[in-house]
Amino acid sequence: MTPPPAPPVVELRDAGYAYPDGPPVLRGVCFAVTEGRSVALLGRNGSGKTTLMRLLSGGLRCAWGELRLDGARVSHDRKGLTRLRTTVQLVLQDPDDQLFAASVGQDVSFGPMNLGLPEGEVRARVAEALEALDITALHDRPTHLLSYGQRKRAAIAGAVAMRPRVLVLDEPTAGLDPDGQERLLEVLARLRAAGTTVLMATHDVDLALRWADDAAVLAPGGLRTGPVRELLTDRALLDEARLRRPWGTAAAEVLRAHGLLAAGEPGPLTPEELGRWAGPGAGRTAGGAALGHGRPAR
Ligand SMILES: Nc1ncnc2c1ncn2[C@@H]1O[C@H](COP(=O)(O)OP(=O)(O)OP(=O)(O)O)[C@@H](O)[C@H]1O
Repeated sequence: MTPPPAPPVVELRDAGYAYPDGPPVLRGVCFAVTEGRSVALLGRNGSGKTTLMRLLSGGLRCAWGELRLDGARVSHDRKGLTRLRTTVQLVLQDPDDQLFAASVGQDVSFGPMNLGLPEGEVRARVAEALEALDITALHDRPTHLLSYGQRKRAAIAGAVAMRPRVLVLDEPTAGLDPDGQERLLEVLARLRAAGTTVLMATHDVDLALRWADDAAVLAPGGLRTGPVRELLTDRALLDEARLRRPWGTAAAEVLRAHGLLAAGEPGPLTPEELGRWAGPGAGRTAGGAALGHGRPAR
């Protein structure tokens, strides 16, 4: 029997928001973040990803609907917001919007100090967060001397030091070189293995497929949520949300055109899956034809 789905940590119910004097940016959004899942939030520029993440983390207050934390409606008073911020931490897209202390160590200690934690506890959390982000050596470095990638990591470390259950990252890989992106994904994998739930906004459908369990797609018709492989292979949804088709769906078409993949056989969706699909032990002949599984190609 499949276990019942875990209750959401945070949840927007029928939520919406409009900036002052502006039209509604989000309307009727129902979105639940479940413990232990990694979620990619996708949508074209201006679709409302940042707004949604600010609603989830309490930076904005729903104009319609409500935000719930562990099943209870969040009150936007000091107590309610402190509870929310120790559970959900948002890291902004531009690290310069987040870093303001003189050194990395001071910046990362800001959140825990604000919680009124004892000095030893603050120090331990800073050390833990810097280590998680692989930037222990940058503890005393002035923030204005950091590279862009280092500033991104320092900003994430500041959120990690709050030991949130849910880390919300606004385009964390944007502006990083390929190596920087890979290293950041490794950091996120470690945080996830340690039990942190991660929601990441990204424009990169291939990264979403590699990294996420679930996707949330902001399309003109509303927010669609579901398993990442299901949503990001839904051509109608990709077109509606004006998202690029994943690398793997184009690759599968080439494989089918060459008779290497049967019509009904799902193709590999990521380069890693292609390696496994075609590699030794995959049950394929040197010519690539499937042996014993899937329908014969054309
Ligand atoms: N502070 C603000 N005041 C007024 N309008 C805003 C403000 N911030 C965002 N908006 C508007 O709200 C809409 C959604 O913006 P938002 O930043 O949430 O989108 P996004 O999906 O994160 O975009 P991007 O991919 O470009 O980062 C846009 O039309 C934007 O112009």
